[in-house]
Amino acid sequence: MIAIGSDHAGYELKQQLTQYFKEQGIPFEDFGTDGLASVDYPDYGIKVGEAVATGKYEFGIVICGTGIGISISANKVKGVRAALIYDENTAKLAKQHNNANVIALGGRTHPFEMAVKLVEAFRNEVFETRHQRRLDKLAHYEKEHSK
Ligand SMILES: O=C(CO)[C@H](O)[C@H](O)COP(=O)(O)O
Repeated sequence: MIAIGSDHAGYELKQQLTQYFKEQGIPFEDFGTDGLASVDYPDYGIKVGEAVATGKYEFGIVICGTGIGISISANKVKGVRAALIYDENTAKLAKQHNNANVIALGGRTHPFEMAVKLVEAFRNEVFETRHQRRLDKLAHYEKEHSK
């Protein structure tokens, strides 16, 4: 199950991606926003981040205008490794090297056809365990510096 959410600038791309998931039979849960009215990306980045941090979702997708603000937001949640991906190479590396559990896209920077390619490139990769030591350091920092 994929968790997906966006602000108003990512809404149209989110709708296109969820339509694609429906057509492909890929399960997802939509965390909003539900229209083009202006909203604040931290609300949706954090919502999707918290959902993914429960461990119930395969990964999350967050979308704002550029993917920048909403990836920063998702990364505030403990346990989240959100990656802003912008081409097929970074989509693959986000899984291979970073084992990202959230990917961020820009509704104003990623056309739908490219966004689908990036999501599929990410989904089809596997994490290379030689990078686990680095992820452990991130988890250790989070553990030591959270209340
Ligand atoms: O990309 C974003 C954050 O990184 C936002 O989607 C963007 O800042 C929203 O801008 P506006 O309120 O002008 O639609």
